[in-house]
Amino acid sequence: MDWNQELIKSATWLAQAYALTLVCFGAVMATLARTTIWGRQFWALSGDYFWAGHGWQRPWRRLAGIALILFFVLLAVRMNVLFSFWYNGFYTSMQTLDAGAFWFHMSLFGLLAALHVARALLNAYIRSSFTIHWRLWMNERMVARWLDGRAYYLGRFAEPVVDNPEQRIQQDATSLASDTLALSMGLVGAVVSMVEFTGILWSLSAPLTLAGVELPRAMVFLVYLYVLTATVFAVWIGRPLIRLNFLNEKLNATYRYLLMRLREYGESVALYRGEAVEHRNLTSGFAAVIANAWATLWRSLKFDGYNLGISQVAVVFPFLIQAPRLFAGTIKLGDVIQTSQAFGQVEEALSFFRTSYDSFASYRAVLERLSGFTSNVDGARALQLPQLQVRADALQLQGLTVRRPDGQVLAQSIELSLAPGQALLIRGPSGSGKTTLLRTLAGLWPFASGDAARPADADCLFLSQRPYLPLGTLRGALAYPSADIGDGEARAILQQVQLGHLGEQLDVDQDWSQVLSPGEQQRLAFGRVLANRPALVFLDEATSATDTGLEHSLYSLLRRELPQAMLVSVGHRETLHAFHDQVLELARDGRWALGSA
Ligand SMILES: Nc1ncnc2c1ncn2[C@@H]1O[C@H](COP(=O)(O)OP(=O)(O)OP(=O)(O)O)[C@@H](O)[C@H]1O
Repeated sequence: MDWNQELIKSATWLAQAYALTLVCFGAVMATLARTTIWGRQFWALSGDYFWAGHGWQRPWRRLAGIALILFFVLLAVRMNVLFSFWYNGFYTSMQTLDAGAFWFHMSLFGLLAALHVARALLNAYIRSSFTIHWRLWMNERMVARWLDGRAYYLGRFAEPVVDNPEQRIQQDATSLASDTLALSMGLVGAVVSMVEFTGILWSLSAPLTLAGVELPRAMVFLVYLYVLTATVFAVWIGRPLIRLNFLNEKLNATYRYLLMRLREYGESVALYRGEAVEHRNLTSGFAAVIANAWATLWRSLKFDGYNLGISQVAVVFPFLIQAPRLFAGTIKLGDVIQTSQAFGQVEEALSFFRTSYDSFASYRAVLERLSGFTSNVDGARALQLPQLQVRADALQLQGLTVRRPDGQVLAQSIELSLAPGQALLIRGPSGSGKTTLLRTLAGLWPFASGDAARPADADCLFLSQRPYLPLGTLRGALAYPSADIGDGEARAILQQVQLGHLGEQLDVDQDWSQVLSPGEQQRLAFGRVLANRPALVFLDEATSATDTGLEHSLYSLLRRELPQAMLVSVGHRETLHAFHDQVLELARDGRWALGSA
């Protein structure tokens, strides 16, 4: 090799190979995205990241990012080629005792090594920052779609049912970005490397006579035959890993969820002394994880053992074939070393398909889970929810029928109307559908038909038996769902709902649901009504944890502060009648009766 010409030669090679690679990469990706199931899944999930918009609106910077990463892949291959020639020259200089050539190669190594380090660091930076941006996009898109149309709630009624959506958002979206890059760029590197080093091997290869038959360029044919045969068996041995990887993610997520529940319901478990049951559940959840881990271990041992064996044989293979020519003096030591390197590169490149089988299996599992997630979100959006008309000054139900998911009617054709300042109390035996009727009016129950009109979402507030307190400050919990509330107003409201002693802790950040008693939480929820001043308030057993005296003062407060608000309460106590104008009695068989309180 003429090292003086090498800079220009390498630049020319890079330019030609890069142009060809860009075209082929685009064509292969487009074909895969159209013709394979997983390619289509990928495109549906992330195609917009690269190809949204038209003309100049396309995200060119992202495409340029991919192009830059591709360039670095080619640069890495070219560096390997240069190193293989360097080794050839270096070993030959030693064999021929040529000190001048030896020192030339030594200084050349300094240059090549510096280039190699700079390339590796830049490559790592570009790839990682590309992955971070991609991940950011994926996360934003998934979270927005999950929240939009209330898919995080309605998803439970939609097909396909998916487990652990949080794992899909947090973990799988990350894997999608990094695995796609690793696999696609690995593939490009493998193909280019295979072509380049096959060329080198070709020039170093001589015919070989096997059982009287002469094989021209034996080395090239043997390496291909060797790796292709090995790949067929590797795919066969590695196939069960696809399912095992899928199960691994699923079982671990389920186990994590069991642990999270124990933490969340710690007090109830502690009061029941339910540790033994919890322990049993956790043990059986973890046993499934471990059983799968063993199955994966055995299968991986077979798979890795096979791959390692194949790679080890490949170490000595080129020496065995070239040794007779070295001893005959036809080739130099440098040629043998370069042959071994080129053989190793071709073998490694060809083996990419064999060794990546495992990663590809996990990748498909990730695509499966993410596609399941988006299908569930789409299913949730497609659910037929009852039509809720917006009317600022009334609640009106006309022929509203509410059913259970199995079709059983809970309330048949309800007709009622409520004007500003009026209040309705819903009563009925347990399981008769009181809460479900409220869910329907919140637009959260797909198993209902008929018409309902009520103020807009932002003017309605739902108080449930167990109020939801977001993580963060007490101020945030009081203002919820509004973002904030002023100091003076917050303290005044806390006084009104008899939580004045918490006035000093407005900005204390902690899990307030674990600190406040259920009764205090319910009072805080009443405070929310005063803070948000809705036109319509739904109260689902919202005072169940308070005594009748406190219930009386909370309802009186509501009537006094929000005289124009409409109230719809679910409750069992007779004392509630005093605060309501109408009573809706639900029976278990779908019948209902409306009377005055
Ligand atoms: N997500 C669900 N999937 C299946 N069935 C449900 C679901 N939610 C509610 N149901 C069923 O719908 C019926 C009505 O439930 P709902 O919670 O509305 O009763 P309720 O009158 O509020 O009872 P309670 O007074 O005990 O709170 C019950 O039989 C319940 O099992």
